[in-house]
Amino acid sequence: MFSLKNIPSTLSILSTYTTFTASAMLIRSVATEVQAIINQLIPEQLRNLLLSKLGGLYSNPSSQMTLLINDYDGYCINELYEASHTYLQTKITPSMKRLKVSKAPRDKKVIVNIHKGQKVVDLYEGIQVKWEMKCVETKDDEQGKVEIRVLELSFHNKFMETVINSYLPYVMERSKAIKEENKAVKLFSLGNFCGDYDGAWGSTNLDHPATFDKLAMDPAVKKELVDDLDRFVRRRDYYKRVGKAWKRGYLLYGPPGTGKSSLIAAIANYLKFNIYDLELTSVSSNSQLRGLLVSTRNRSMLVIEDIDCSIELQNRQAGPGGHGQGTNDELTLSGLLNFIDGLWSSCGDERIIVFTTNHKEKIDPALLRPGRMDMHIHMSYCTPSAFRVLASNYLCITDHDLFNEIDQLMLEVEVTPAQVAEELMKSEDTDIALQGLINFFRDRKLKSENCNSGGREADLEEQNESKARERVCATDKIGKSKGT
Ligand SMILES: Nc1ncnc2c1ncn2[C@@H]1O[C@H](COP(=O)(O)OP(=O)(O)OP(=O)(O)O)[C@@H](O)[C@H]1O
Ligand SMILES: [Mg+2]
Repeated sequence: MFSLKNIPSTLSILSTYTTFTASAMLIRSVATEVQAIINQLIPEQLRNLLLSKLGGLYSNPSSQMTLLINDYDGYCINELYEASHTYLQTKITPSMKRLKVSKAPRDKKVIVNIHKGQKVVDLYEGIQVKWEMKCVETKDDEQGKVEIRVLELSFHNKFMETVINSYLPYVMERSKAIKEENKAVKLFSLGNFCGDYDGAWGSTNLDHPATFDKLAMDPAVKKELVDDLDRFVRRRDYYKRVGKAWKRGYLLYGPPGTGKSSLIAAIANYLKFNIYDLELTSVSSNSQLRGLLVSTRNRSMLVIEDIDCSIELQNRQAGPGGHGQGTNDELTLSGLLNFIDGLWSSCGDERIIVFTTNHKEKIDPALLRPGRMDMHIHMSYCTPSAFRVLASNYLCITDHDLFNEIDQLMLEVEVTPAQVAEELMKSEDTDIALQGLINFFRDRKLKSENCNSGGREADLEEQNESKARERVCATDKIGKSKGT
């Protein structure tokens, strides 16, 4: 019981405790610094090897604490097991004799991981922890004998708090990053019967090589977009705090061949988000749309290309055996907007919605309302800075005597990055390719002058033909395009 008489001894205990705590803190901070120095001097593999050899020397069984991490918690996967198992991939050393190798459909490469009986020693902020993978047989009423996998995590019991509150969250974080690195981005579309299934969505790997580096677009807009994406993905808590669904909408607009689909692929590759490519013409009712949207997963992009065509949605009639089959359930623009704003956005996390159009002016104003599409991104005809990116991509050059002439022509004639790219690909000889591009510009210029002096109809015809060709080449959309 506490009394005044006890004060001196209490003080002495307190001071001993304080000294002890201070010393412990000092030792911890020195250990952390020493570890930082070791980390700099010794490569990770060698470090892990040394630790695994030295591991046994330190342990004192009486002060050991062991945490058991089972693969399943009841019928649910134990996320901590999955994360720890993934994290341990980074702790493999050449001294390990038996390892497990695997490759899931979504993995980009073969995964090497520890096997049962394997021990791994890890060092975290000066604390040494030991992992061991075990398989235990248990009896299950329904299935008879079942084997459960357990990861045992042992450490000195005084580090319990740090391990629970700091080390394990660190393991979870690291595993998320490792999974992201290994993950192949998927392109989901309706009626795609050649890949994996996810409800009505079929998927294939998105093998599109587009990256922000390779995209020819206004550098300021590119930077603004990349910053916006970075901010978006790190703002989980912010969205929760302000009570907003964690989603972001982008409207990409500009003429055909200016890189809208390439930009979508670049965003997906950058964030490692899967793409759900929604062809509205394949959706017949609001309820079908709702089903499709709720079956999409987190950390994904919903893409609706050529959204200006959706204006027709408002006037869709249920024809015989057609959309909606005579009910009031026809797909409508307001239905689409409601699901996007409401139901779907509140049942998912980290969602990006992208609409594209060649004609922003034709889009229903409801789609452009503030707050619906957070950023409107103009993909323009080729500019001098965009041309520099294309010249570097296709010809590996950063400067050339002909650049000035090309810059000048670009101000006089409107050409798309796709057209420039096509010209640059025609020869491996830089001079010939650039001269070909100049000829192309001159030809276009001449045609547009003829058009202005009466040849307008011919030009319109050419534009229509080229538009029709682009539509036939719609296979160039997102995933199918290999970034010509
Ligand atoms: N801004 C760009 N930067 C780099 N390459 C580009 C760019 N724009 C177009 N290209 C090249 O042209 C091809 C076609 O471009 P893309 O399909 O991205 O255009 P789009 O704007 O989506 O056209 P559409 O409106 O017809 O769908 C791409 O595969 C790419 O090789
Ligand atoms: Mg496109």
